[in-house]
Amino acid sequence: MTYAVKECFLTLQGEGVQTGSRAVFLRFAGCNLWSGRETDRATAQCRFCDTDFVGTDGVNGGKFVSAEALADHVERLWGEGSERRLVVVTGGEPMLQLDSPLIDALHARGLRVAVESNGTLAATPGIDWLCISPKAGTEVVQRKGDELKLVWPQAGIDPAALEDWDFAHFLVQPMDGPAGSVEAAIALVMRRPRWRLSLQSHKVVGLA
Ligand SMILES: C[S@@+](CC[C@H](N)C(=O)[O-])C[C@H]1O[C@@H](n2cnc3c(N)ncnc32)[C@H](O)[C@@H]1O
Ligand SMILES: Nc1nc2[nH]cc(C(=O)O)c2c(=O)[nH]1
Ligand code: SF4
Ligand SMILES: [Mg+2]
Repeated sequence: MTYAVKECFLTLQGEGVQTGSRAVFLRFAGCNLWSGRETDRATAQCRFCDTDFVGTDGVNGGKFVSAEALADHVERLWGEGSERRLVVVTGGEPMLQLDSPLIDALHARGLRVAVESNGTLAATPGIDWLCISPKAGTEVVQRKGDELKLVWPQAGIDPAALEDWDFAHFLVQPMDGPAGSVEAAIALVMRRPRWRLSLQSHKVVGLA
């Protein structure tokens, strides 16, 4: 399998329960809910994306011809030290490319594998931390994982209907862009205490 990687970099996880953790981000190119072209945004299934995932031209991006080569690349970016090695696999939609050989190759290098997915594709077995972020109007098949991260507000999603999905943590994250998202997210937590606020802390402190 050849992997198309938009970018890969060492930073802190900015979102969710693992916020603040040192992590290599592995951002795959491509998504099944948007082409990534601005001219298509208004007609896409997911219209609020904050990410450029088109092509392989980002920092440490490229085409990787094998799982071993890509896992070596991730390990190099982590650097020295075997403690608490973490890779966050995202995109684009990572489940278009994250397969068992790559998970095995990352595990063989001592990395825990976290994933950020839209949940429309079944997650590959072996992931250590699975974050699913549902998008209105899509069929979420992956209803089990570690954290459910709802970007809010989203017309067409009823948070109450998500609460019986099999997740350990229910997070609401203000949609970056529209005015009033933070207030709307706080109001949701106040109304439904199952949910906790997730802020995109990397944007606050100026990390990638
Ligand atoms: C760029 S997506 C890539 C992973 C996957 N495609 C997904 O949507 O979960 C990474 C995370 O950013 C969230 N996100 C995207 N655009 C956002 C925005 N404008 N405001 C807040 N979170 C956003 C997504 O919901 C997801 O949790
Ligand atoms: N620092 C940082 N944390 C993140 N957590 C999820 C991200 C993503 O784009 O998937 C992200 C990201 O892009 N940067
Ligand atoms: S599903 Fe994820 S990567 Fe795809 S357009 Fe939406 S937020 Fe962006
Ligand atoms: Mg991001």
